[in-house]
Amino acid sequence: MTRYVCAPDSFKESLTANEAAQAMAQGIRQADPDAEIRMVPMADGGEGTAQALADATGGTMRRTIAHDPLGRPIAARYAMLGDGTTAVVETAEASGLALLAPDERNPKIATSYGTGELIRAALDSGATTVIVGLGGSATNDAGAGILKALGARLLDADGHDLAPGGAALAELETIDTSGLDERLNGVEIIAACDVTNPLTGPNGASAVFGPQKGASASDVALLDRALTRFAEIAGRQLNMDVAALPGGGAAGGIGAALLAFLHAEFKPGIDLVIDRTGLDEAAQWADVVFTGEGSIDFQTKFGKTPAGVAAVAKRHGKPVIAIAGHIGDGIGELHEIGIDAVFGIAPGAAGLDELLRAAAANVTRTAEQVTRLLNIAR
Ligand SMILES: O=C(O)[C@H](O)CO
Repeated sequence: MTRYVCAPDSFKESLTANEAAQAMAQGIRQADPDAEIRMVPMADGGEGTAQALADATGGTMRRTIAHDPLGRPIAARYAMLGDGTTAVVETAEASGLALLAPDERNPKIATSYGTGELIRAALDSGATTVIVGLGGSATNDAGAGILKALGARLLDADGHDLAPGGAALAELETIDTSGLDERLNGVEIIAACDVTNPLTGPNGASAVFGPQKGASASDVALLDRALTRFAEIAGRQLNMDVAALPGGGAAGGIGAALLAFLHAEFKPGIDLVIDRTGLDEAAQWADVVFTGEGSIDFQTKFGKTPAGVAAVAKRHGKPVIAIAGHIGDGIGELHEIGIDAVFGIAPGAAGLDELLRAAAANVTRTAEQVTRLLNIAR
């Protein structure tokens, strides 16, 4: 009897990680009815992390009203994990780029307030650990919106509250944390990070991620100056070098606010998910490990889910097969990091809509064919 682990990430816009794992498992069973299969839905800290961790731990997704980057009310979700004390909030959920139409993107005014509201909702639910998945944000406000939603005040020289958004931070004079939610003192905050960029400078949040959020070259310069001001004021108050914190530039500087004011612990997202899903134990048990993601290319090796899954599987000497919605350039480089073979699911030339609609069936068919091949080789 062969043991399989199915540990994919979500396939963006078509399958959650759990649905992708189910589709893989179904294909494996069609080729090997006696297969023993464990499903370990995965994520790398970015979008889908809350859902994947909820699925993996028997937790639930909860819904609340929060505000999007432009201050409009939206229904937003966070996860309460199976332990009943750990919540997972994603910055993409209420402060994400995907919430804005292309012509609405404006990091000078976009606020991370909604992510702070989700953290507050997690505290209201009794969470004592809050994992914040950083990435995919529309904001460049150094987490000022989050701090405000949690009770802090960001004031100008006249003692007036700053307007929302990154640009207003140029006027920052004081960060008044006296009203910060007291429950935060007893809560562990973990920042699941997708990048290690600092808050400011040529590798900082504004220069590297500002343009994708709609910042022009002059906006980038203005935003970098504004975040430098935030780092000066926060650094003076807290007696630390806020500008240089690795990961401080994640999610438009939300990383810096979490590290400096909420004493967050930083973890690469994929490592955090591996820890919480029991992947290591499952990989040790398995004979073959399947992973996958909507799109796989050479960049997958930089901390994306299939790379993390392969690293764990290889610690136990297990073969790793990746299934992808789309295969980009340079997948040869993935063999060096332990992904033994990569298979695309597209059955032939088809429009993106059609491929997204048929993703589950295509994953199942591909997993079945791969398993048939494994059966021959065995
Ligand atoms: O949200 C962002 O700014 C990028 O994903 C980097 O964290």
